[in-house]
Amino acid sequence: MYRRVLIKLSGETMCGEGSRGFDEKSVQYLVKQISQAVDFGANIGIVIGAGNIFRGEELSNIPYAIADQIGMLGTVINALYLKGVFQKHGVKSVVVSQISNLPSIRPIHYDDINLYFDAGYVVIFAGGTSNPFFTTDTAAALRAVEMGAEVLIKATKVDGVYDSDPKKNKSAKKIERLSYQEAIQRGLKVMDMEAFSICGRYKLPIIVLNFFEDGAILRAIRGENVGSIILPD
Ligand SMILES: Nc1ncnc2c1ncn2[C@@H]1O[C@H](COP(=O)(O)OP(=O)(O)OP(=O)(O)O)[C@@H](O)[C@H]1O
Ligand SMILES: O=c1ccn([C@@H]2O[C@H](COP(=O)(O)O)[C@@H](O)[C@H]2O)c(=O)[nH]1
Repeated sequence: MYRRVLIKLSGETMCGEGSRGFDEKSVQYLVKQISQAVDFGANIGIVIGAGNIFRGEELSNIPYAIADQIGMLGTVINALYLKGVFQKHGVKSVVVSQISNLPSIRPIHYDDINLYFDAGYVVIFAGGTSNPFFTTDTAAALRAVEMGAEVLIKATKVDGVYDSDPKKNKSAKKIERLSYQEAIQRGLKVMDMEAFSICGRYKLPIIVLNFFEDGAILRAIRGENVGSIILPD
């Protein structure tokens, strides 16, 4: 089992695959998945993307750096929304970020993160890496290392790592176990290469699983075989 876990959630977990914005049923399901992990007793950190709101690459009429800042603000919106629904359902959480000092957001302080976990709070990291030209996969890898996670779970729209994108290639084959090096060399785009590289450097296992499979996150935290796992050689 894993006691301290960083969960990277796709922005689309807020609205359902291929949709935009927020959908009540999807958010209820999300709260259920995270509550299961919290009730199990694991320390949970979350990085959420912003694909349900905005991705920088969608705006080609303004400079990338500016479009990406808009994208990072999208992750702040999702983090606050998540905190709101957690609060409504009795799940204690705190939003931390270096890019926003709104009344419900705290700065990131390493010492405080341990205190939040000790007090049973879910820690939601908002604002990506704080830098344009990256994505929340890279932010998830950085925050996972910073919070001392034992595993990074990428909860996404596919049930693992394949030899090519399974959404585009129906005959793609699942790879249940692979190394960071293999993921990078084969250019497997389920996650950013930067994220693979950071996790590889700090020997942090990555589990890629299907968020829409009920209970998959909990099973992975318990140490059951779910999705695909990326490990050192
Ligand atoms: N080799 C591969 N194995 C598995 N999935 C792959 C592979 N190559 C590409 N993909 C695609 O990567 C997607 C997951 O990454 P993507 O960045 O689109 O989503 P996300 O990070 O979960 O969402 P968000 O952008 O909201 O953070 C999958 O839905 C899948 O279609
Ligand atoms: O470190 C970061 C993280 C994100 N961005 C921008 O935000 C959007 C949304 O993040 P996703 O991971 O794609 O869900 C992303 O497309 C970037 O535009 C960033 O600039 N830096």
